[in-house]
Amino acid sequence: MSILIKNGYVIYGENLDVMKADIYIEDNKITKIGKNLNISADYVIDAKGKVVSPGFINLHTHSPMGLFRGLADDLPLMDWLKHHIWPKEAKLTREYTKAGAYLGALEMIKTGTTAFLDMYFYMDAVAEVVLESGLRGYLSYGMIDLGEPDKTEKEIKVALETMKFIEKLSSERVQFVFGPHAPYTCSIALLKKVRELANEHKKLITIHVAETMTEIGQITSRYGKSPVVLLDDIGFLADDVIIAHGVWLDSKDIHILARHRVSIAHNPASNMKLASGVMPIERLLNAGVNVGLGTDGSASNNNLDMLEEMKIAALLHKVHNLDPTVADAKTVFKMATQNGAKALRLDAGVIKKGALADLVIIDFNQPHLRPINNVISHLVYSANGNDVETTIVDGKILMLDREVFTLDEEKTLEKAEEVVEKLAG
Ligand SMILES: CSC[C@H]1O[C@@H](n2cnc3c(O)ncnc32)[C@H](O)[C@@H]1O
Ligand SMILES: [Zn+2]
Repeated sequence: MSILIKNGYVIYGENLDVMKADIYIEDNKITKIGKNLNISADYVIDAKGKVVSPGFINLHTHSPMGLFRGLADDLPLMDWLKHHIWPKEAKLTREYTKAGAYLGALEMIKTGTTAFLDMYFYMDAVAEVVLESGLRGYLSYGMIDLGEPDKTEKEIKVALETMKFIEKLSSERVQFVFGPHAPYTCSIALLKKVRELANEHKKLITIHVAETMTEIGQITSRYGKSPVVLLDDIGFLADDVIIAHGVWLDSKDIHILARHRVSIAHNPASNMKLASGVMPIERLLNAGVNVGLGTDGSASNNNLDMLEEMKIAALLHKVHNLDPTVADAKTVFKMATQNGAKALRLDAGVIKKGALADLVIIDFNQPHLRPINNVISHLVYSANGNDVETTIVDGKILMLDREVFTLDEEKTLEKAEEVVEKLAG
């Protein structure tokens, strides 16, 4: 299949240069970028007055958690998890989780996310949804053993079964990732086994680390060191690890993360809503740590809108540092696109010849996005997910002019309501 996108403002290359150009897509790659391309294509999209941007990469979420949106607000993390979310999750079935995954996938397509890193239960079901939706999903089964050896074995078994299931799908778009939940819910034995398996199977690892002060207190009293030092000491850290949060990090932790080339998924909305704290963005970036952007789940955000997340990230760090130059628009935009791609080892996040055709078209023919003085500024500070009009992943159109091709919108919303009623009953 070929697609020709004409007359758009293209955000080009790693430096985010904005130029008026046409983009030609053949199969799953961008093959030509230039002025007035005169080529025939299966689809011709007129992007006049619109912006063609790399698709957004959500580097940390729990995509089915939209089911719990608005059901447990205004609580701190440990209370939220232990007394509200985990009891609800205990009632989840494969069918219910799949309904949540459909809802998440639909929201991501509609708001311009093209790839996401997920951690949840029933990830075989989530994988089926990813395949059907056309998105790119990096999927981890979230392992929790709470230090009980028989649970350790069980969790490893489920993770390996999920890996096999995903590999059988034989789709580049659906990738398995190891997902031990956090140092406070996983034993050292489990974490060491995950490192061994990730090496053996050449898979990425994602894990929540240093999210709250409570976590730092728990890990320090259990092990006498910070979560990052603990993970370093057991040989867990490497450039295939993506930690979610990294809020409570001291200079030694930052140095360790930089030395191992660990990536971080920053989740500003979730960190603000759960009042977890503020990630030391400047110190991490100055140390050379790759920082991507995530929404976390929709029960702590409460949506999956990466455009909104960029604005929250930019504003949070400015006010926290009392310095408006911190987290400038370009830096934050790169976090939501190319930095996420780097962490996932994905040849996307940038519009250039040869890159994967994962891109979105944003409707700038609207008052809040005019005049077009500064495209990146408008995307970070003025736009939101509803402004996304077209979403293309792997050279396939998932949404065109706000019409979603791959999922049934009405059925998806209905099913989610049905499941929530059943969960409440
Ligand atoms: C075991 S699957 C993933 C697990 O993580 C829970 N979760 C959602 N958001 C957070 C967060 O910010 N910190 C820690 N854990 C989180 C989710 O509810 C699942 O139980
Ligand atoms: Zn999370």
